[in-house]
Amino acid sequence: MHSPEKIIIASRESQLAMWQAHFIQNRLLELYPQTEITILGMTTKGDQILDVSLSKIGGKGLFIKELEQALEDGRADIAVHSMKDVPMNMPPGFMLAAITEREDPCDAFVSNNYASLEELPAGSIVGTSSLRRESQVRARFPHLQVRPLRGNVQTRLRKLDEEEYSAIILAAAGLKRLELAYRIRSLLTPELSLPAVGQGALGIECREDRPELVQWLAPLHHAATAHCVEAERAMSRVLGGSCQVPLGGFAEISEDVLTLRGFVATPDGTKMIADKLHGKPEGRELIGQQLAQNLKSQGADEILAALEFHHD
Ligand SMILES: NCc1[nH]cc(CCC(=O)O)c1CC(=O)O
Repeated sequence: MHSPEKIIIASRESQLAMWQAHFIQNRLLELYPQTEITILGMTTKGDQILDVSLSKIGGKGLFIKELEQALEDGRADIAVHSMKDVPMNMPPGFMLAAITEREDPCDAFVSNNYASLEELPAGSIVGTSSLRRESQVRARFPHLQVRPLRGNVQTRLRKLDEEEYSAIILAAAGLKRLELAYRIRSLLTPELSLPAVGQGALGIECREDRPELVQWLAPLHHAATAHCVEAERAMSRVLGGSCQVPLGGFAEISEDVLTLRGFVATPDGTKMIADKLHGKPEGRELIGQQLAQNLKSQGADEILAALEFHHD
């Protein structure tokens, strides 16, 4: 197989997205030193509307539609995404060509005055606009307040430093990639804050009619990560996963056994259904679907129905 002449990578323009695009660019340059590889930076709707909570403006698809338009038009060949931001169902004509090895999947506790959630005095304000993080904080630390916090990673840190919040919760992966790991006071274990489906992994998207790209990207694909993320996404798909639903999912593989954990909660954290399931990685889709069914029969179906009802 001859190496590609040119690859154009579409990326959002936030620093984290650009870091991720450059990371993939460098990996591809190592593999294909003769290839011209460029990055096309784009501002998406999700980046422009910063004052409204994500769950109210239509969620994940918003950050990737413009990038898909560039793939459609042939202005770019591939798009690099955080898997966390990729909708559970790919739009027709598009596919994930590769999923890269997972960076730290955990949520991180960031504060200038406290070392952990446990240390925060009653009434402290915790910043996050993720329903998943909010519901878990409210369920486990009902004496704390949760207030919305949007913007890119740097904006959120600035808002913390301006003392609007006692602490904020961010993905460890984003902080590490931006060399901001020194801001992490503690990592939240999956028991304390189960990560978002796909958190820490990157996905490389292309058009379905470009199979040559899948072959070129194959060395960047990390099978174990992909198997875990596929189990998480299968669960989320059955639960109607989107930013509107407070849910988390996290899979790990150890000694050829895949363990998937998941939860669904009410936004106020008063009801939380959590469970786990394990099996062979080959059965990942079924493990995901089965865990979703188990959560539903334990009461997640009622939570989901109530969320649907309130949704306009
Ligand atoms: N919601 C934005 C977003 N999308 C991916 C990451 C972190 C990187 C990753 O999960 O790979 C973040 C920032 C955050 O949640 O703190």
